[in-house]
Amino acid sequence: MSSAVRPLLMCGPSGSGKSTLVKRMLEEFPDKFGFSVSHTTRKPRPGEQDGVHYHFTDPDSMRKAIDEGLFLENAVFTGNMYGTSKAAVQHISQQGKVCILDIDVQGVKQIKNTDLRPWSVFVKPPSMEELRRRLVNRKTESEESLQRRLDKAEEEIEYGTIPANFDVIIVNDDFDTAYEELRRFVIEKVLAKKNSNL
Ligand SMILES: Nc1ncnc2c1ncn2[C@@H]1O[C@H](COP(=O)(O)OP(=O)(O)OP(=O)(O)O)[C@@H](O)[C@H]1O
Repeated sequence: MSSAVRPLLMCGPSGSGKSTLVKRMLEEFPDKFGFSVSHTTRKPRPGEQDGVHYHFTDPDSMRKAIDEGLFLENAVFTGNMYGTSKAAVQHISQQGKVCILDIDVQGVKQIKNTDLRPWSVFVKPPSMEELRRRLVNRKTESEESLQRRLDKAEEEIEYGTIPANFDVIIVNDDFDTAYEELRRFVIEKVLAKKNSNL
């Protein structure tokens, strides 16, 4: 039964607001959604906890696990490896919840090729200038990693705004408006579908 619960992919450039939207959704619907914890080889940011925000790991262990087929998707982004393990998604589905995956474009392409049949949301920043401003204000990036994120963002926006690639595109300009759009989509599609499967 739980395998029929379709996961929800949240995709968008770094700084577009995926984490902030997901956080609000998990607060509003704690019993409906669960967040899959990704693996990464990047260093934790201040306040990030292992097993909560990410499973922090090293390149050798991660490559070994990928070779063993334990990952649904993986990607290298700004020099670090990221990936979603099958176990992380199963952990949420087994609780009868919709698993939310925060992944990049490369990951979306890989997960579309699995039998998970995910729902997909693309979060688009209002402009490149505003994206830069938000990343600067977040104070998590060096000048170099900021630039790499912005370079990557252009490519991601190009893929994300092709209508066939995502079920919905949400422009995160005013946050409350963007959240309302996401909320409407999940109530009308994601949760409705899930209920009919149960
Ligand atoms: N609509 C908005 N208006 C203004 N600021 C916003 C808005 N949405 C998010 N932010 C802020 O922009 C920054 C980036 O948001 P967030 O960390 O959620 O992005 P992200 O897409 O999850 O990034 P990453 O992929 O790097 O984790 C945060 O500091 C957040 O508070």
